This record gives sequence, C-alpha cells and structure tokens, in this order.
Amino acid sequence: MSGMTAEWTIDRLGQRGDGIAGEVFIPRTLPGEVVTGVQIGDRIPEPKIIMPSPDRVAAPCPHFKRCGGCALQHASDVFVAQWKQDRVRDVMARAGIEAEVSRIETSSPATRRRAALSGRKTRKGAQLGFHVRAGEEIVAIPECRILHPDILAALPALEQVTRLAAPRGAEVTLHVTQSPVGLDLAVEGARALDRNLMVLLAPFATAFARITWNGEPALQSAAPWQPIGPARVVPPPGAFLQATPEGEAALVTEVLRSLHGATRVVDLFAGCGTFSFPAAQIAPVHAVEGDRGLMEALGQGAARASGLKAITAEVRDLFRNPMLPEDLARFDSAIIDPPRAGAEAQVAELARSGVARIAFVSCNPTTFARDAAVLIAAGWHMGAITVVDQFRWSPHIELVTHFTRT
Ligand SMILES: C[S@@+](CC[C@H](N)C(=O)[O-])C[C@H]1O[C@@H](n2cnc3c(N)ncnc32)[C@H](O)[C@@H]1O
Repeated sequence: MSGMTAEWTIDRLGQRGDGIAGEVFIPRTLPGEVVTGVQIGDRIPEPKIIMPSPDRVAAPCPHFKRCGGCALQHASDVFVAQWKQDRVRDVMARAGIEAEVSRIETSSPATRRRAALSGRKTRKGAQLGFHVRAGEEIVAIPECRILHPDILAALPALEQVTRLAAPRGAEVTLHVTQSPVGLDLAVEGARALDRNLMVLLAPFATAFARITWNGEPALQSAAPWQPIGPARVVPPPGAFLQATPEGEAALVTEVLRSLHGATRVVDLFAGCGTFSFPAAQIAPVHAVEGDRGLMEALGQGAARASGLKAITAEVRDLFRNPMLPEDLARFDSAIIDPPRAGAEAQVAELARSGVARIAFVSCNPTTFARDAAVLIAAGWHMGAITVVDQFRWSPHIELVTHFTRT
C-alpha cells in the first residue's frame, strides 16, 4: 500500500497516542474516524479527516500541528481521561490483574515546571523549542500551553544562551526548572566553559537563579529551592522532580493515605524526597536512592527542616543491590517509586518481606503491571489505582496505588 492514497477507519489509539487502522499508524486521529492519506511505510503522516469523531476538538495550542511535545490535543479532555484510565485497566488485564481504576487527576494547563528544550545556533540567532514529531527539526513554542509562564517568559533569554552554548552544527539541551526564586538552568552538550563565556553569562543572573554548564557551576544568584512538604530542598541541576505541583500533590495525598498506621517508613527510589518529607510528618523515614547528588540534597533539606520525625538517607543501587527482607525488617511501611524500568529485583524482596503496607507510584503501567503481579502472587492485595496525569495531552501515564497483606 506504500505511497497510495486510501481510506481508513481508526480502530484504536496506540501507546504513543497515534490512531491505528489495522497495522497502520495515523497520528492526530481518534477511534471511529474515517481518514484518507498517503501511506509511507507503516504510517500516514498527513491524514485528511473525512469523518471526525465527536470527541475531536480544536487543538488549544497553535504549535500542535508540528510540535512533537503533545500528541493528543485534538481529543477532548473527557476522551483523554477515559483513554488513560482504560489503558491502565487493559495493561493490568494483560498481566492477569483485574484492576479497579478509581479516578484520574489531570494537571492544569501551564503548570509544567520543568522542561528539556532543544536549541541550535542559526545564522540569524537561534532555534529553540521541542522537536517536531519523529524528526530532528526544532519548533519554536512561544505559545506552548503546557509550560509554566515563568519558563515561557524566559524563552528570549534561553535563545541568547543557546547562541552562546551551541557548538557549530550541533544541538544543545537546556533543562529548565521553575523554582520560587527563579529558573534553574542546566545546559548540556554546550561548548566548553571558559573565562570569556563566564563574562558573557554574567548578565543572565537576572533571568536565572542558577546556570550549570555541562555539569559545571557557571552562575548562581540564588539557590533554586523547591518546597517539598514542609522542607526546602535545593535539587542538583537537572534533577528529577515531579512534573507539576498538582501532580505531586495528588501523588503525595495518595501515598500518605496508604501509610495510615505507619510507624517506620522506607522510601525506595526516593529522589530528593518528594514522599520522604511529607511521610516524615507521620513517622521516621529512611530514604534510599541511587543518585548521590539527590541524597545529598535530601540530607541538606532534612537538616534545615523542623518539626519532622527523623529522616536518614542511603545511596544504594536498588536494581543490583535491593533491600533484602532482613534490611526491611526494621520498617512496617514502604513507599516505592521506581524509574520507567520498574523495580523487578526490589519488588521480589518486598514481596517476601515483613512490611505491612506498600505505597506504589509508577510512571510506566507496563512495568508496574509486571511488578504488581509479583506482589499479588505472593498474597498481597492491591487497592484502587489513581491515574495521575502530569503530562496532559501526551500519552504518558502515571499512577499510584497501595498494597496490603491479605
Ligand atoms: C521516578 S523517580 C522518583 C523519585 C522520587 N520518588 C520523586 O518522586 O521525586 C525514580 C528515582 O529512581 C532513581 N533510580 C534510578 N535507578 C535507580 C537504581 N538502580 N537504584 C536506586 N535508585 C534509582 C532515580 O535517580 C530517581 O530519583
């Protein structure tokens, strides 16, 4: 069929949010829609909609057609919310688990507090933004509907930094994180930082609280702290943080609900303490994490915080060296929030530990389903799942639930 125009009816959406008709992927379409277009390989990159779905809406962002940042702006909020919850049910069912998905918490537009932007120097200035869908070209995003207004307001300054940073013919990545005292900028792939460049960066102290250049400190006018529970934590440059404050609050609420009755908590894959600090309002917390910089940030935040139970920190690779049942014996409750790969090794140990309750946060339903199946097979009961949509208009899905012993 390649190269021919034909008519297609969309059956379903795939995990990246593309419509699928038979074996063909058709972006920016919805189930039930009839489309035509030229097939290139297994895709119809520029479909024409012949019969639209009642769930189709006008995309709120003027960049949607080209920008690869959002895949689902052509769908109503109701459709996206339902699709994400159904996807979690389907993935769980494929792992043999009948899951109760109770609700979805969707973050508001313009609340994403961190972004990785791509930049390239041009003859006249700089290109800065997100990549086009499945391509190298960069789309400028001055009217982006997901990013926090502080980040959008800094786009002109970020373009100037791109001009200073980008090596000839190469791209730089600008990790920008919003904080109450200004933006934290970590530039990667930049040309080497020298004295001349330091001088040129100095005026950016008004636009950015901190600039880090290929991992080296370049400028700091204020420590870019984040409010985490009752603590103030200064994460390392470019560090993981939950993407929106609303999403973080929804996750924390569910985690704390799961910890009801906890007296000693272990927080596995703790990051810089998103759950450790709120949990330490209830019980002492031992935070375990593989990244030393994150653990140091958590330790410094804990040392400055008041009114919390004790927080201890341990740097540990939980894939290669998971906490064993004997290590876990001093805790009655666990929080676990692994990266996308899930926590196969650690969950196997939790399953046979004496811990009474587990709050489980996941950013990948597929690895979560695999890990949940291990706990359920070992006699644990899974509670209702809350889907947390911090990546509004993208197909990305996060969830939180809890496990108790049956
Ligand atoms: C999804 S993030 C969650 C962080 C934290 N719970 C939060 O909400 O901010 C996953 C964390 O796992 C950590 N991590 C990744 N691989 C790891 C490993 N093998 N051992 C321990 N921690 C790891 C990452 O550094 C990251 O902080």
